[in-house]
Amino acid sequence: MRILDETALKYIPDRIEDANKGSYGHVLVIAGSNGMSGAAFLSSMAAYRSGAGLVRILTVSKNRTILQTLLPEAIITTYDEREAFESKDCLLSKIKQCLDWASVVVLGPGLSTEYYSKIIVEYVLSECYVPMIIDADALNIIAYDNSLTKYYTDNIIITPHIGEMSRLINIPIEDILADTQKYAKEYANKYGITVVLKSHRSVIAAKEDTFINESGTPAMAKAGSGDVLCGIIAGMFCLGIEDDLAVALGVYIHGLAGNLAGQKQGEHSIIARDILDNIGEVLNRRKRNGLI
Ligand SMILES: NC(=O)C1=CN([C@@H]2O[C@H](COP(=O)(O)OP(=O)(O)OC[C@H]3O[C@@H](n4cnc5c(N)ncnc54)[C@H](O)[C@@H]3O)[C@@H](O)[C@H]2O)[C@@H](O)CC1
Ligand SMILES: Nc1ncnc2c1ncn2[C@@H]1O[C@H](COP(=O)(O)OP(=O)(O)O)[C@@H](O)[C@H]1O
Repeated sequence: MRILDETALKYIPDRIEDANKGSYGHVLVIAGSNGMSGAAFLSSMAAYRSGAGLVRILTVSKNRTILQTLLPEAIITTYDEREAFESKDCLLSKIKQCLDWASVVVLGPGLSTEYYSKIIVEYVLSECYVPMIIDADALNIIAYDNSLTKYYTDNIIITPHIGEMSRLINIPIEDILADTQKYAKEYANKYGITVVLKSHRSVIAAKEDTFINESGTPAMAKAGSGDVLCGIIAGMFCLGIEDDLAVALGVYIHGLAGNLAGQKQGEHSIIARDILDNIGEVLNRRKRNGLI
């Protein structure tokens, strides 16, 4: 069992001198639905703030204008929910093109659990061969149809909160809270994936190790904090950090950014965007503290 401290920030590399945006990954964020564009924005912006070179959001058509306004730096690809009924092949080929482009995928924030989202989640699970962070409604869809776990591979990182974990394993929230490590490790071992079980002390049951995260604050108990986490983990992969460390470091940085946001804005007053705004300061600490 490992606990990261600030010395772990030394693993954040410097940006290479002759880098171009292609040097730092292509993040595909499959997120958002009618009324939940915010989740897509928060994950995508977090990926950019954590080093990603290029982010594409795949979302419903209704979100195009709002997301282009909130985050013009992202490429937006959209689908109409009706495509799942009327032209499924066309929808799936659009998703395939996005997957072929991606070096890391975020699947699920604000996606909804509608029929069209189920089609998307099953297809992405079956066709994704790069690291994929699965969160929120994609997990709810898997919880509803456990047969989808047949697509799990060791590229997969799931980031359930306790409520989502409870749905996935059909165990009451209180029982999971009593032994988060046990349930995270059991699920990770059973399926050969990485599990980030989020709470005030998140557990990361990874391939080689289990980590307990000690950064973070109750100030982060606000809508959208988890959406930010997905994007930060994606960003770590874009920086070339690998496997267990990418995930554990992402969780740790997310908590530190939340701590800073809480100090600046007040513990009751931060919103998820404030976590985004403090990621850069956390990444810079490695230089300030002489870690590199
Ligand atoms: N602006 C947006 O677009 C937002 C969209 N969101 C999306 O909304 C959808 C629904 O997600 P929600 O998480 O809100 O709803 P859920 O119903 O999945 O989860 C909320 C419930 O989970 C339990 N829970 C969570 N953490 C717990 C902990 N540490 N200890 C004990 N119980 C715990 C509680 O019972 C809580 O009421 C997701 O797709 C999500 O991505 C949210 O992320 C909020 C912001
Ligand atoms: N009391 C707390 N202490 C530390 N971290 C917290 C606390 N409450 C929430 N967090 C962190 O905030 C995030 C909340 O994620 P989640 O519940 O998925 O929110 P959302 O679905 O609204 O985005 C998790 O990473 C969790 O670890």
